[in-house]
Amino acid sequence: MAPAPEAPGISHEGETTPHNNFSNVEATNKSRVTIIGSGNWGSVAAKLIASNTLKLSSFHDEVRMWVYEETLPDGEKLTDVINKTNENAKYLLGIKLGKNVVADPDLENAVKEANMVVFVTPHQFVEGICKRLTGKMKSDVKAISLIKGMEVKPEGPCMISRLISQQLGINCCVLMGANIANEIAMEKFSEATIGYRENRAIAEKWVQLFNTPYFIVTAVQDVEGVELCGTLKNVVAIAAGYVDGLGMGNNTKAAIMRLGLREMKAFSKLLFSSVEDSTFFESCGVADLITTCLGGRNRKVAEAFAKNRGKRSFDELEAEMLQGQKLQGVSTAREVYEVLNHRGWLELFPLFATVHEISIGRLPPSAIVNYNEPKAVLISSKL
Ligand SMILES: NC(=O)c1ccc[n+]([C@@H]2O[C@H](COP(=O)([O-])OP(=O)(O)OC[C@H]3O[C@@H](n4cnc5c(N)ncnc54)[C@H](O)[C@@H]3O)[C@@H](O)[C@H]2O)c1
Ligand SMILES: O=P(O)(O)OC[C@H](O)CO
Repeated sequence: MAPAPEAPGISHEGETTPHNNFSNVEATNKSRVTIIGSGNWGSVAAKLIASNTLKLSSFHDEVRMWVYEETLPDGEKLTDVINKTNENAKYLLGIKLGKNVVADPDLENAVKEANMVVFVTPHQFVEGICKRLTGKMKSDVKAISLIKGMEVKPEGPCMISRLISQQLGINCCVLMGANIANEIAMEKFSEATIGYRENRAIAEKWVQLFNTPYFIVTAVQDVEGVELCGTLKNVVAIAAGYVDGLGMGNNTKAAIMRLGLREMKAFSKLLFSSVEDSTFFESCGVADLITTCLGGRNRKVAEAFAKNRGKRSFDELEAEMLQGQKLQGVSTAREVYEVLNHRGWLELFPLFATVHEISIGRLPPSAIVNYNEPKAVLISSKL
């Protein structure tokens, strides 16, 4: 196993960079894995992968993890702390990542020898990261996105895996599921779904890399379906948080989850006719919807928003409650709203539309269940 570096070096960007011990390793057919992102889920993904690369002879032991560098309150760089303690002191305190995880603040350096790249940053940063990566990776590198979100372009919505594929000219699968990172960090049993486009063999290699006895991964040939499930459930989670903040109870929350699932399915199929019904019964579908609406960050912050009757903004609450971790549901609700508005579908998706209108203060949180407007619920039920 390649040990974690002991002394820092300086990259051409002037960033403090761990020594690159890639260059001295003899060429083999083993794949090298790099993770782009080191937040809460990114760190847990590193732990899962690092436990497998040690066991599987088809992978190099070392897992490189690009860190968006920051200085901790005690003045230390996050990268240095991870490499010294083998823990991400800011985003996953108290969990050992594996000694073969090497944190690297230099993006280009982190990817230059990689054969397999895992994207796991909040979705709003991906486009900028891809711009920086253009022409910097091996041409046959394979990617997977663990990112739940989408971008909206003038020509229409663009899924994150598509953005990565198109900007970098590489194959990109997705991995989504009922995966609250802190629970997986403690090795509590859960499942996940990999979505792939055509190449089953590539998907199987990703399954090998992620699968553990407590993290069971299944591959399905429906990349858009899997990714849209992971993306859209965050909007429903915001609605569930509103319901909790208003003290409305479990029956109301269950109704919101049911209506949300219908809108998720209808919206996905309107965007991509290839999306399979069966995908909604995988971990990425109904299971992720349930866990997020019960225990996720989107739910938690939306609950606080509703309790404050919208008087404190999501940005303010996110900064105070999540300390650097990022919500995806509020921006996804805005992005979905743009698509609905542009295509004249707003009336077809009352739950999605209402979530956004509440989050920008156009409607009060109580509008999430509008008893005077049964038409909206009825339309949603028919989809
Ligand atoms: N945390 C979970 O339980 C979980 C589970 C499954 C999927 N996901 C998804 O994984 C993705 C990443 O989430 P996470 O939980 O790992 O992150 P996070 O929300 O815990 O942390 C935010 C990350 O963004 C980084 N960051 C801040 N500004 C940046 C910038 N300008 N450029 C690049 N990076 C920047 C921070 O350094 C930090 O690593 C999201 O799409 C999320 O929905 C999260
Ligand atoms: O904490 P959330 O709301 O970002 O959700 C986390 C994961 O997506 C759950 O699978």
